[in-house]
Amino acid sequence: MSEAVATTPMMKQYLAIRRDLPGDVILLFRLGDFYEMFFEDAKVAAGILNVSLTKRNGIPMCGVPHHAAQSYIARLIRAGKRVAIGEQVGEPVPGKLVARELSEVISAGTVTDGRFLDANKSHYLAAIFRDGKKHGLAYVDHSTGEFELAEFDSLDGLNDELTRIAPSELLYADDQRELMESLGMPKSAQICESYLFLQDQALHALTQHFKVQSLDGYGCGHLTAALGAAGAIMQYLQFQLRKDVSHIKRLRVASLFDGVWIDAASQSHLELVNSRSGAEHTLLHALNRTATPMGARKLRRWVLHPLRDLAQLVSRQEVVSVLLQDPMLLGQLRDMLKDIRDLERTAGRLSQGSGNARDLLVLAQALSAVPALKLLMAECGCGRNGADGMDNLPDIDAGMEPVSAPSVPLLRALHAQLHDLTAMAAEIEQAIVEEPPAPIKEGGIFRDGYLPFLDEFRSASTQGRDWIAKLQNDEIDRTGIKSLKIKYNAVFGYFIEITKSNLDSVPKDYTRKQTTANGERFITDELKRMEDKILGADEKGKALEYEEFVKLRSRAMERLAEIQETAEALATLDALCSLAETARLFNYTRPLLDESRTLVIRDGRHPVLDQNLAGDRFVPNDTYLEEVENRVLIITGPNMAGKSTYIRQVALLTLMAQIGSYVPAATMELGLVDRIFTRIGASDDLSRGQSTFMVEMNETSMILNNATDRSLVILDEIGRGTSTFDGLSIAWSVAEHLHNDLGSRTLFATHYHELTALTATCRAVKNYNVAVKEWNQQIIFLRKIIAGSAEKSYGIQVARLAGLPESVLQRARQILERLEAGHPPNEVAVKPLPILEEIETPAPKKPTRRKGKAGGGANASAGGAGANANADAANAGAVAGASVAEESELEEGDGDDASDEGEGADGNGTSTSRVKKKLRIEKTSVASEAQMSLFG
Ligand SMILES: Nc1ncnc2c1ncn2[C@@H]1O[C@H](COP(=O)(O)OP(=O)(O)OP(=O)(O)O)[C@@H](O)[C@H]1O
Repeated sequence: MSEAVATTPMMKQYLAIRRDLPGDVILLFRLGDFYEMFFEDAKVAAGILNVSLTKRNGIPMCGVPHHAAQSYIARLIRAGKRVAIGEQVGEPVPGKLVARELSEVISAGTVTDGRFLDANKSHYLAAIFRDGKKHGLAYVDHSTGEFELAEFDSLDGLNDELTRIAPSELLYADDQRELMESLGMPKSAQICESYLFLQDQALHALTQHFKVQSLDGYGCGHLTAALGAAGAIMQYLQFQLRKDVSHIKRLRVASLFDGVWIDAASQSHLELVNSRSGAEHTLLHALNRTATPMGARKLRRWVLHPLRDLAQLVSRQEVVSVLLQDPMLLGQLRDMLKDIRDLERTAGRLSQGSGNARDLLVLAQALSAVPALKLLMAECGCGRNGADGMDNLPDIDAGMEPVSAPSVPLLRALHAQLHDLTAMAAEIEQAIVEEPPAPIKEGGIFRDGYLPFLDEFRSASTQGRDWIAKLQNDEIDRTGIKSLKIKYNAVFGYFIEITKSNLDSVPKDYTRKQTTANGERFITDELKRMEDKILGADEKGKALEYEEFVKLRSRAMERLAEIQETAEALATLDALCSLAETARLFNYTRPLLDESRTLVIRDGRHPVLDQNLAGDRFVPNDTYLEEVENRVLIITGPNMAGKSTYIRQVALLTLMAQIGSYVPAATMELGLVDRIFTRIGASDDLSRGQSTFMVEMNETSMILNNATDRSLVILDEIGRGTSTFDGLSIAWSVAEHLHNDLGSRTLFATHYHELTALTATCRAVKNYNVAVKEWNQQIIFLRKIIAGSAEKSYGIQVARLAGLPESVLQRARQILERLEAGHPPNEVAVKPLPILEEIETPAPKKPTRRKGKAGGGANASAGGAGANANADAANAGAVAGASVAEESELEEGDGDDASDEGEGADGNGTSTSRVKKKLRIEKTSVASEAQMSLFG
């Protein structure tokens, strides 16, 4: 940087601010209507923002307009940068340098502006710290003030919790880089000086902030690793980001282990809140009918953090139950909640001094809705419109008291937590205009009549504008210049603008101030006199409004604790209403919960597929797991039959039951589980240098090391990623270990049919399979779980549905036959194969010729595509696509083209429609067989 640069007053001011900021922070420096960036900041930002990089006096610079700054800041944050704002703090005075100072540093984990935030997700700044063998984690949602910490014995535990909270910014100490590397160095990682995490330093920061002598009262005095992380967060917020932290009122030990533990891999396999196929395929989406962003965040938290405590679960179920008894009341509650905006985050912004008049109005509107909501809640469970009909309405004429509190305990507690702050809400609504502006220093906030002084300034300022308009007309008359205009800008104040062609007519008493491309700007003594009056009134009015607004905001924030409690209660009520509404819409039932080790489901449905299957009905299935005879279920069946869907369904219904939700089933009895483990599908973790098989084995090992006799374990195709014998051996011994040593309730889907032999040696292992029907080399999926093991894999039939070329399929059939006949693989490869006809099914009889064209052959030989398209729709009872098409064409066609007629009839010459009828009958009997075998 040149000396000249450093010595200009503006640059000195810039450098003074820049000097205190970490190197990776980009400083946006307000210059008039622009935010400018200089030096390295400009080079980096220009690339990210796609704005042009220029040079002035040799200094690289770029800028963005002030009015559009938010979207540019958002882009920088999304690119992983932190952004500091050097703001103008005084009004520009012509000829003087405007005062500027660092107003805030915005980072990914602390943005509070709604435009940066996903309203349905908590938005955490987290920190991790290792102290000996302990892994500490702390996280804060700066927008709401929620601040929690936890400690883990293993890196896996830490990783699971990090996956659950998904922080936007994750701090770590610069001497613990290897810790972050072992977590895969996430994009959100942010390095910090290690002294911030030091025990003494961290404790000092926290005790100072909470104004306590020790942190024992928060139950976390002994969590040294977690406190290091929490202290670092507090100092980072206060000193590096210069955030207001006054709204962070308590530190809570995260209640990690009162809940069901779901490891990171299982959270993702079960597609709880994220899915590669899109958000609409997640459990959260299936359950989420919340009306407020606070409720949506609460429900998300519940889904990721199911409960193990029976009493708590029953209390949630009771609320869902009373809401369901009175659908009209449920609808009214949800309507009321819809009118309440994000009270939690709004209060957060206001308490940090960044909230504006619009936030105050949101607060007031939410708070004024509370009394009516409470009245309605009080009626829940009193049977107003319930099963007892209208007879139970409080009879006012008969002198009965109207209901004053809800009948169920949790609802009563929420009712009590909703504070009556209507007086405060009324004060705000009386003070602030209906549509206040976003800036708080530019006036326009208060209603006329609210502040007598303000009204006086306002009328002076309005009159002033009339004077200016009159002066403009007078000057046009005096000079004869029709295009003469009186304008205003922040640098010169009011001025008269004359275009080039009229400069000759400018009177002598005009003083020239500036030349522009189109003309010149002038002032006059009279104009300056008026300006002083107008601007004086305007400025005084704005200053007064700002002062009064800050006072009003502070008065409101004196009740912050009550506002936060109210917001929390609204969020819980909203989440419960959402569960009730989903249960109502999709006919869910209340699961019976206890401490046993059974899991019995009748007619269970996959919650997501059940809602998403367009047109087709989801085929319900039963599940029977109990401790002694039916603890490990081996589930076999062809590809595409529905094995994975079924085992996931059992896990999801269990999870739903353990958040207090009703479930998509005719009945469910559940002995509560402590953990849900899943090993489903293969997901490469190449970024951490692990192969598919290694990932599979890591996940399996994690399950075997952590599952207990209260856990639910879902395994899908263990051992698939290696050679057949290795894979089978591993799958076998894993199943034995689960049965003999762990005692977990287990569902094990596999293509290794050999595993079904486990029933001979393991008493609690039972075999089930997903029923299919085979017909005419095609496969019909019945989607029904029945007792017993599958006889065949039908891999080749499924490959046909996927459209593999016919020649490849024929060759596969040949090889399969030889392998099944006991030929060693080398013989299959080298020996001449029998001609195709030898191994094909005998040619069927010709169908009876009918009118029209018999297109059966064409359809059938198209095999892949035709059948594939229809196969998806081929749920229970639907005959695989190609055969349906054949049937209609056979019936309508004239049978001219009978060359491929074999496909139109089964091997014994039975006509397709007869086969289809027969199949329908068989399907019904298979389904009832399944019922019989599961429930006797
Ligand atoms: N009960 C059901 N009712 C209706 N459709 C179902 C049902 N179960 C599964 N399906 C449908 O069948 C498709 C295949 O199911 P799924 O993936 O569970 O089969 P799979 O037996 O695990 O297959 P693979 O062994 O090839 O992994 C699902 O995507 C779904 O559309």
